[in-house]
Amino acid sequence: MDLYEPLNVIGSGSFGVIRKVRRKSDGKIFARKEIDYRKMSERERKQLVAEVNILRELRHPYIVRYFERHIDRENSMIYIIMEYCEGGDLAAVVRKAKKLGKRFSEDQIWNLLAQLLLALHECHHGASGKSGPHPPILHRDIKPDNVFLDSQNNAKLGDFGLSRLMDGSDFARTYVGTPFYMSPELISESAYNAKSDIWALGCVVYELCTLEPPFQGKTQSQLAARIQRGVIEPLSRDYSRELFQFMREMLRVKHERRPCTTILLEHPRIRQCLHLDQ
Ligand SMILES: CNC(=O)c1c(C)[nH]c(/C=C2\C(=O)Nc3ccc(Cl)cc32)c1C
Repeated sequence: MDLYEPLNVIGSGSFGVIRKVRRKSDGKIFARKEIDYRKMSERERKQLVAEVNILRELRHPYIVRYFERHIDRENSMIYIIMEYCEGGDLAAVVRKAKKLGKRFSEDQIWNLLAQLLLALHECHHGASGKSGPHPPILHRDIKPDNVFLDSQNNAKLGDFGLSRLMDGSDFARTYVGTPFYMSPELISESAYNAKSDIWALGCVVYELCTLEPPFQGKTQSQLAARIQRGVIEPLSRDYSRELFQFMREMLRVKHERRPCTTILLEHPRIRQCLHLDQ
């Protein structure tokens, strides 16, 4: 463990705090998730093992990179070394924009959306896993708090603490994510599926446009009712009809009618952001 010099705590993730650390051999900066597994239930320990096994598989420019883990049995700590994202989390950027009365530009939103769709495509249809193709991975907790930004403001999907490997061993049934981004199928207690991640990403896009989640309520049942109705306010004239329509598709109440990442990645504006047609 003394390979890294601990610096300041920068945030909290599933199961533990996130600390900025410096690798002593070359001075490179990383983020280290620090978990005291004494406090964890058996189920949580299994979920943590699942998270690390999923993270190890994923190699993608728009997914927070996992490097290594250390177990400090003497202190019952697990340390997960990951990519440092200098721009922090998107939830903090949204809060700051709101405070300053600033808005994301349409181009910024399309770029973040394109990058996160590619990241989600890798999870759902992964071909470039570390050891080749991997079973579909559902993130299950996509929200601005779990999207990070690097020094060039590229999006990095992170914190797979609630994710599930869809290898048939444990079909994702329970939902433990953030209610704002909960999809209609989860409210009606159907199984979580890849389209539920699409719904959550659609909610993130709406929040980038308005700085508020699309569905809110004074009570859980009011929030649930609004999600199941799926009615969203039109965007301000700052944003194009094209962006609104694209987001509307991601927020279709019936998950069977919601497009998958493959379809969404065919959109000309998305392809332009990813320089796919040059
Ligand atoms: C105030 N904190 C920050 O600005 C901040 C910074 C500079 N980085 C982060 C977070 C992460 C970071 O930099 N790398 C990460 C890898 C995994 C997870 Cl779950 C989180 C991170 C945060 C929350």
